[in-house]
Amino acid sequence: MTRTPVNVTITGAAGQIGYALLFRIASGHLLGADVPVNLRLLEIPQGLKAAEGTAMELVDCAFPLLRDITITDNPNEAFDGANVALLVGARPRTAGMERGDLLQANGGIFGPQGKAINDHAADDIKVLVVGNPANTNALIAQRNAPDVPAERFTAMTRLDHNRAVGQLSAKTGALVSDIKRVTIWGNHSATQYPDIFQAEVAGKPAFEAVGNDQAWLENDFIPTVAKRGAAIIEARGASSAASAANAAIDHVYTWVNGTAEGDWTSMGVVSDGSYGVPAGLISSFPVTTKDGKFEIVQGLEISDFSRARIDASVKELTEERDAVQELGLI
Ligand SMILES: NC(=O)c1ccc[n+]([C@@H]2O[C@H](COP(=O)([O-])OP(=O)(O)OC[C@H]3O[C@@H](n4cnc5c(N)ncnc54)[C@H](O)[C@@H]3O)[C@@H](O)[C@H]2O)c1
Ligand SMILES: O=C(O)C[C@H](O)C(=O)O
Repeated sequence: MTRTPVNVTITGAAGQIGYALLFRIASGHLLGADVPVNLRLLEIPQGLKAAEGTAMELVDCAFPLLRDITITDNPNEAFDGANVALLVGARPRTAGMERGDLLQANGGIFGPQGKAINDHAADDIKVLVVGNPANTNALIAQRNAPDVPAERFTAMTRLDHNRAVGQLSAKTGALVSDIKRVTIWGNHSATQYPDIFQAEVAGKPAFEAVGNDQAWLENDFIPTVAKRGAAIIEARGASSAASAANAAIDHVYTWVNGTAEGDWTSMGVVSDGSYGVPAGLISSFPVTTKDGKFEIVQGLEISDFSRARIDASVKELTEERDAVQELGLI
């Protein structure tokens, strides 16, 4: 195989999502079964030893596509020549921590990482932020990388998108592959709006496929999807890891390889003002992708019911942006 390897940087590589992610990247699921990869693992000093252990396991898998592994606690080295960056490592909220403290701590991670991407990444860099609060962390990184086109910074709402598809499949009995055009709007948080009004289930409008059941939509579907992260933490005693890693793989694969005809996906992307979302915010939208680029789907009819929910989530994003602005992080 003569293709040039793609440099993929993963931050928080020794964490639980990192462990679920690295083996799938190395086996070709992120970019394609014919694309060799170099892995660049960024950790804090306390995480380096565990990252080394994972690297030993990666070598032991003898993946044909895996060319090289670098392990470092230096962002400049980790992002040097990076073509794809998955920003997973973040400061979790701990007991007694105020919201401002959390944003400040994450600013201390995503600001310098944005700058390192700005100064060292390859010209075609694509960034996915997974670490929470994902949309605002992505905004911090993006604003600290003024030389990188803003649209290269994205936040992960694909897990929410996949959760919505999973719930629709469970309700209707339809195959996941027969569910199209679900949308997650807004923030990756409990205010997000999973929208089925544009979606199709086995060729029928999704709302019709769920029996026009407004009570189910409002009291079951929307809260189940929006609060799924918390439900998993409650059940597992730790936040979602394999499903989050899977969504990160899906996000990048779709961004690079394109959405199917007649379908779209959900990504947190820099708003261009579409659907009344203030320009510059990183908010989730329905997007189509082609040739490594995405476009926000235009012209969708938004009902009053949907409008109120989109506005509520966008208001939260605006507040987060204002808070990091006040802290001088952007
Ligand atoms: N967007 C989503 O859908 C979604 C879903 C699930 C989890 N998450 C978030 O993903 C993040 C990671 O989750 P996890 O379960 O893997 O956590 P984890 O605690 O298991 O792992 C995080 C890793 O990041 C490392 N880290 C911390 N600061 C770092 C830095 N500055 N540079 C490099 N590495 C650093 C830690 O050492 C640790 O190994 C969390 O913020 C979590 O809330 C997001
Ligand atoms: O880590 C969390 O708070 C939850 C996570 O974002 C999830 O959606 O599973």
